[in-house]
Amino acid sequence: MKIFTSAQIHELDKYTIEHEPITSLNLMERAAKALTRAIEQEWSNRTPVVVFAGPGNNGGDALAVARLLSEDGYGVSVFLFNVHNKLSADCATNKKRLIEGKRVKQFTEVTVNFDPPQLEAGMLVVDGLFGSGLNKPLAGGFAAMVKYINQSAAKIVSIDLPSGLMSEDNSYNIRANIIRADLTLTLQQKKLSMMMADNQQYLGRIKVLDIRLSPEFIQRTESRCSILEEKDIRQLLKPRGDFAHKGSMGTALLIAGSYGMSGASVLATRACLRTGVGKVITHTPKRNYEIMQISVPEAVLQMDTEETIFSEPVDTEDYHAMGIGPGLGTSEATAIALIAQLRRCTCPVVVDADALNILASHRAWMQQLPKNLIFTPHPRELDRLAGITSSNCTERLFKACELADRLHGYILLKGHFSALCHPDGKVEFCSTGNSGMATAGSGDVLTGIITALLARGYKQADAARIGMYLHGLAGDLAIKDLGKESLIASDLIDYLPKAFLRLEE
Ligand SMILES: NC(=O)C1=CN([C@@H]2O[C@H](COP(=O)(O)OP(=O)(O)OC[C@H]3O[C@@H](n4cnc5c(N)ncnc54)[C@H](OP(=O)(O)O)[C@@H]3O)[C@@H](O)[C@H]2O)[C@@H](O)CC1
Ligand SMILES: [K+]
Repeated sequence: MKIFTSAQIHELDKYTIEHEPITSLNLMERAAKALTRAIEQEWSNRTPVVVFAGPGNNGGDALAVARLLSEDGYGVSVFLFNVHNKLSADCATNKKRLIEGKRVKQFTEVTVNFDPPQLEAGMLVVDGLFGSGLNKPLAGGFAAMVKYINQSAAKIVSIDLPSGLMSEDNSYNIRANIIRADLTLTLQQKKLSMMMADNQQYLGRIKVLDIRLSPEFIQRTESRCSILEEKDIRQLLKPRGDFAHKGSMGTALLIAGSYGMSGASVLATRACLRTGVGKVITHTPKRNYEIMQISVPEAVLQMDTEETIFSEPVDTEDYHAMGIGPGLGTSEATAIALIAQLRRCTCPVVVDADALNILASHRAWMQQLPKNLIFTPHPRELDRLAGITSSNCTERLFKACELADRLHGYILLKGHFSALCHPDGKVEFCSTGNSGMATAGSGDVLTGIITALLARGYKQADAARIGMYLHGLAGDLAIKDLGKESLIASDLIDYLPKAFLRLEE
């Protein structure tokens, strides 16, 4: 699913009106019907409804919804905010229709003073104040009203966006002045701000309503950001040949583990094997020998000369891909070996965990890195790597994009919606995964998965796309049986087979 900017959404709206063709008023009616249907699926007509409508088309949608709900027997009170005595044309027409319909319990047009209605548990607020046309943070009376609605016990459903939330960048927004919805009914496509972890508190559940905006425009318009869905991943997967043998399914090298962190090498290696690679060679300190042999008998071991750390770079000519970092530690000897290893690599590479921490503390080395590496930081690792001090998710994403550009590599930023930042500036969000996966070792599993996909011959972009999707899907399938609370990283490996089966269905 493409994520358009608000300017593109405006164009899409205009194009649909001209080419379908359909009047803008009828398009609003179509949106309002979809919104009403979605509301009626969740709340019965015994629920008292209070609609807050703004002066633009978001308010127009809200007024049309108020009319349709009242026609279906809901008791609806409406407050239209028209403080500048300026309504959009379609908002004004819907105001007229609402008044002429005479079905709503109460209609108040607020021009100066506002006496807020009583909002109680069991009531439903329809928030249609502002949508994609919001151009500055809410302030004054609107801010006060948002706070009043938020502190009430009523349920809140927002039209298109929670009022006060910008479609894209909320770095400079006033967060106290944003509606906290229980349900957001967004039109046609998700907006960029909906993919940010720090905005989830405003969005509640999100439902995307198809209002049949021009499929032709959607198809041919490029978007910088998009959401990877199952159909996209299915198209990327290559079938396993009937005559495949372990020599033709790729040989992967993992450099992982140190004394006290052998588990990371076990997890990455097992995940790599479960991702259908032909052979996995794990390079690990001597102390890890027995642990690895017993935990992952399928792997071939290559022992470092050191007892407890990774200390010597190895040739990669015999491997189709390398993953480096899980449980590596950050000792100076390991740091020196790591940079030498990355510089001499001849195969595609995934850089994770302590390998990222080492680079973060030796930032000058980053200029010496080869192109097309895949980096898989979690937010804190990215912050250290890119020198980010703010905890703002949008800013962090933009910084990750800058870093991908500077390194000519791929940054897979792990999180609520993991984001793959391509060197050309594109961003793809992952639609799988859940909070149960926020557990130690989960990242080591991802490294193993992507390394396997690279070794099997997938290009960097596809290996990262499929890898993050599979990893999240395994987590989603696992919680159906195990729940989120008890999920551990090994479970993700155990559910990889089911994830593959699902994608092959
Ligand atoms: N394309 C689609 O998918 C479809 C979209 N549709 C709907 O249209 C919505 C977008 O409508 P929209 O463009 O009229 O903008 P909207 O959000 O109503 O706000 C504009 C008004 O707010 C004002 N204003 C702005 N910021 C402000 C502030 N901080 N504080 C105070 N005022 C502020 C601004 O005033 P201005 O600053 O311009 O003077 C203007 O009056 C979209 O979200 C969806 O619900 C459907 O109907 C059909 C298909
Ligand atoms: K809204």
